[in-house]
Amino acid sequence: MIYTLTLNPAVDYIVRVSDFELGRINRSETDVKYPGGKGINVSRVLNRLGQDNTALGFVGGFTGRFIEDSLAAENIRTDFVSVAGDTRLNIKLKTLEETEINGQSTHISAANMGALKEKLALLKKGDTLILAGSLPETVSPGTYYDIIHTWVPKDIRCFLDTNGDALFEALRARPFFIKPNHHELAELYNVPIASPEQAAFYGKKLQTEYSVPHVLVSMASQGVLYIHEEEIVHIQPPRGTLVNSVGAGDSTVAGFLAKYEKTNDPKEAAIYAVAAGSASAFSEGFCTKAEVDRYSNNMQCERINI
Ligand SMILES: Nc1ncnc2c1ncn2[C@@H]1O[C@H](COP(=O)(O)OP(=O)(O)OP(=O)(O)O)[C@@H](O)[C@H]1O
Ligand SMILES: O=P(O)(O)OC[C@@]1(O)O[C@H](CO)[C@@H](O)[C@@H]1O
Repeated sequence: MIYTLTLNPAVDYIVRVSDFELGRINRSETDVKYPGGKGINVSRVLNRLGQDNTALGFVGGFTGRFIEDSLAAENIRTDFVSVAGDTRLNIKLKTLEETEINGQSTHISAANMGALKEKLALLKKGDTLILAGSLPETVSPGTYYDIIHTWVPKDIRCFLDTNGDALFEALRARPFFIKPNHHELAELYNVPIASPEQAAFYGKKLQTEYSVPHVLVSMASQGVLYIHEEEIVHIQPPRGTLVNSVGAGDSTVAGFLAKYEKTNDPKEAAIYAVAAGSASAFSEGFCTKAEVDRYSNNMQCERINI
């Protein structure tokens, strides 16, 4: 069974304004609301790719209900812990560029954490848990470490996509798979990373230092560096026009897992991951399976030696 965990979900409010000006009334050209948060996005894309899964995490208030209703409408199973306050609202303002305003997360109590711990303890051998997104301000930066190291049974495969202190702490628990983007990797090592070669070097360093079996460093339009065992490959994205990059990284995680579950072939999974990420980036919403299958049939890996 596959589970996603979103400790800090959001309702994403995507607003397009052509001639935006600060300090005046701007009227949106289009605006749309989606259930969001990285783990929830992974659930939605896994579902589109034909992979059954259950979404876990914290939801509350009218925004939390919107998330639950939206996922139910997509036939995605959920088992959230209900919390007192409203799940945050994240604004994605699309003008000449993309500006994000991510709201404050609601308070997570010790009782909420206890209820989550009970749910996670029920996962079984061979299950997969995807831990994705930031941590609410009111939980410890070591929470992902605690979950991977202690709260779930030992033989659960943990996929991790987070940043900052939460990533730094969680690496010590040796997750099965991580997907930092190159900015997050640069922050981890406090170095500039702009080229695939630099991403390959620091991705390899991370794999070696933390014994993470699968390291996938995403680089937006420069594709992905995939580090596994002794091999480093660079996978370029397919050709296309950027429409909405929100959730592209989450689609990458979902694409890797969906293919890996079927074929157990890591390189095929990495190619599928890039195809899924780019197909989502080229869409208003998320990728479709047909798009990802089509893109992935025409993509290559290039081996990198460092
Ligand atoms: N402009 C783009 N052109 C082509 N593919 C893209 C573009 N932006 C993103 N992608 C695809 O999506 C993948 C993930 O993108 P990115 O590195 O931006 O992840 P991310 O920063 O985690 O994204 P997010 O946090 O917004 O979900 C890339 O590896 C690539 O395959
Ligand atoms: O605050 P976090 O968890 O880092 O990021 C939250 C978020 O920006 O990530 C998703 C896109 O990856 C959006 O659905 C959501 O708004």
